[in-house]
Amino acid sequence: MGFLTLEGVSKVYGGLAAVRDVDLAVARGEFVSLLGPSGCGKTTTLQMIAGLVEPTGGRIGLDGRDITREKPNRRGLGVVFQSYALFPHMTVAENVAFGLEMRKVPRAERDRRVAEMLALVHLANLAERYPRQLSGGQRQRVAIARALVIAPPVLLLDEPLSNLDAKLREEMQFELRRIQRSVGTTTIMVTHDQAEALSISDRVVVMEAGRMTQIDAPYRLYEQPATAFISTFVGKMNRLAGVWRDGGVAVAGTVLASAPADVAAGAAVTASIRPEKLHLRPMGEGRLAGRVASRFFLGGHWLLTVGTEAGDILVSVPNTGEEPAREGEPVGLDWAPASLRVEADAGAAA
Ligand SMILES: Nc1ncnc2c1ncn2[C@@H]1O[C@H](COP(=O)(O)OP(=O)(O)OP(=O)(O)O)[C@@H](O)[C@H]1O
Repeated sequence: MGFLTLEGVSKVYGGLAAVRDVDLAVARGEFVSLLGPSGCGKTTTLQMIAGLVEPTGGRIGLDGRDITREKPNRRGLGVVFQSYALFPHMTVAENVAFGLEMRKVPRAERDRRVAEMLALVHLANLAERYPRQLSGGQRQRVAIARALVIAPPVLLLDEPLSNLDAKLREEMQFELRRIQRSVGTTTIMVTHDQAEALSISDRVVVMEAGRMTQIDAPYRLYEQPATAFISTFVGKMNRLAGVWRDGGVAVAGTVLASAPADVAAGAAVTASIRPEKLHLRPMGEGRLAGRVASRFFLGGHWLLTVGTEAGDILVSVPNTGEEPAREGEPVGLDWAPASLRVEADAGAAA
């Protein structure tokens, strides 16, 4: 049963449906990300949960209570937005204490909870500093501590790490997950960064044009994307247009071995395979011949584009300490047939 539930929730602005009839049940203690491209309705969804935007239709429930029309302050949720304005004239400790003061929590308990929270976000030694004396990542942690100190039933995060540089952002992803695990607060985070959503979340909700098109654990989302959009938005995907033949997909004169598919012979299909499911072989070996068109070194792996009869194919080669084939060299490509997934194109006879 969901701790936080959205049932048929929608938001229409003028004639435009920003969020269309979404259903979501978040379990207590779960970390869920809302992922999608700009304008898909992530922020609007989060703001409806926060109570900052009123739904046009549907129902929002929290711990069995209908909160659809409840005022934001009555919901008592923790909120951290992208521009997490800290109070500039207050120290770190005062910023974190603010919510407790508002709630008239007695002094001794307030001090204890602020100290606990600062220790949790590793900022105990910076308690007396002012926001301007902090780095971006430190400010971010103050904002999270300030939201969590009131022990909200749900923490709402809108692109909380988007102002940070790549390295710090990655560190903060680990931090955020660590903090969330230790406090156990049910958390919903908006992000347009698929790697961030995959690495932090228990489940990821993908939104496309106001709809939730897949709700799944990160691994399943990656391995079994529900839509063509998700397959390329989450990770990289080779997608090849072809025609179904018994046991494979005919693409431009060559037949690629694939997973079985429930498709009529001769139907138009799309075959998809992740770059890391393809293996580079010497020329003359493997299932498909090709020539390296480009090669990028990415540290942990190489990313090659291999020109083949079936089109250009992206291949990820793990860095084992040996250089793979160079640009212009002929190679072979191999794969386990089960990793080449086949789906009938919309409108094609099944
Ligand atoms: N107050 C508003 N009035 C009219 N249209 C709005 C309003 N707020 C949002 N929209 C529209 O609703 C749609 C969804 O917006 P939303 O901010 O939820 O998207 P998002 O997925 O969070 O995008 P981004 O990643 O760019 O923030 C967009 O088309 C947006 O232009």
